[in-house]
Amino acid sequence: MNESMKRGEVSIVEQPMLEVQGLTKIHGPGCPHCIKLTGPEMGGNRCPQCGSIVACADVDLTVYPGEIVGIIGESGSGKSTLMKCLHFDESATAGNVYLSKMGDGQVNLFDLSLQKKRWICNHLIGIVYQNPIMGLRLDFSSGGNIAEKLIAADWHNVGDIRQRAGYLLKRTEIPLTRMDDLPRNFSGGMQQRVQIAKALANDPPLLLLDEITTGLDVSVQAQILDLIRQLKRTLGITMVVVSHDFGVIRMLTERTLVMKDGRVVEQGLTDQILEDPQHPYTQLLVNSML
Ligand SMILES: Nc1ncnc2c1ncn2[C@@H]1O[C@H](COP(=O)(O)OP(=O)(O)OP(=O)(O)O)[C@@H](O)[C@H]1O
Repeated sequence: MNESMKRGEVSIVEQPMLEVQGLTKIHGPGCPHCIKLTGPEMGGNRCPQCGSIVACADVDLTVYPGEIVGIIGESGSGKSTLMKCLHFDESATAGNVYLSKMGDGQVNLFDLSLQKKRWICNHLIGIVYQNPIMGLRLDFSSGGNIAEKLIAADWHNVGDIRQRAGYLLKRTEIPLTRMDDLPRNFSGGMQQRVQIAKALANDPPLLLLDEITTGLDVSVQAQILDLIRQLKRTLGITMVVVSHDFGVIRMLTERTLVMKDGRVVEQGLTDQILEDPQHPYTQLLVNSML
């Protein structure tokens, strides 16, 4: 879906950076009734016929270059599943995903070989997980974690790799003196910073952030959110941010999708959703913030 924007006399059709169509993920055998017997109106995501879990159903998402789009919903609503499918950590049951930087946005990424998907994860899509164990090797040095990503993108010169790792650690406000230390011995906030540095290693145009401040102290949360805003300002990087916390979504995003029981129940400008939520579930989420 292209969006037409008028700037002065010129009409510009902007190509989305990311386009997701009908993404569906079913855990279990699945049956012809899974989709129609689950969802917010049916009161849950477990199919009463076959017992499968419909983690995501028919999710559409369009993200334009430089945008930060938020995905909010309670635990179990399918947010992480969506991110994991976009990063190929899990295979989707159905759906198409297009990235403007891959085949000029005409290639369904889900149809690509494992090797190409790995290449995309090393060059085009960075991810930061809630749990640092998923994104870091805690027993490699922080510099080593970044080096791993650079080597996967064909960096060979040790001096260059060390210099790039140092630059990224500095950008994410990790003291260079900690470059050879193990993330296992870092605080939660520092581990998230190293994860961010690693995710940025090869300048991916798209960054996926999955609940990256959940479980951190409020002051550390604020510092990490500040870092993300700074990265957006300076690098103009496009991001999809998942959170169950409207405070995080409000601080970072321009547009938001609200998910419940694997479905998108509402979407729009974040400010509008916060001021005038339409779906009863969104109203509940917004009211719980007050
Ligand atoms: N491997 C799996 N097998 C079966 N069900 C799963 C599996 N992984 C996730 N689910 C289910 O899929 C649904 C969506 O999970 P998901 O982790 O995407 O939710 P979420 O919105 O990210 O929640 P949270 O914030 O707690 O991670 C949940 O009901 C979850 O229990």
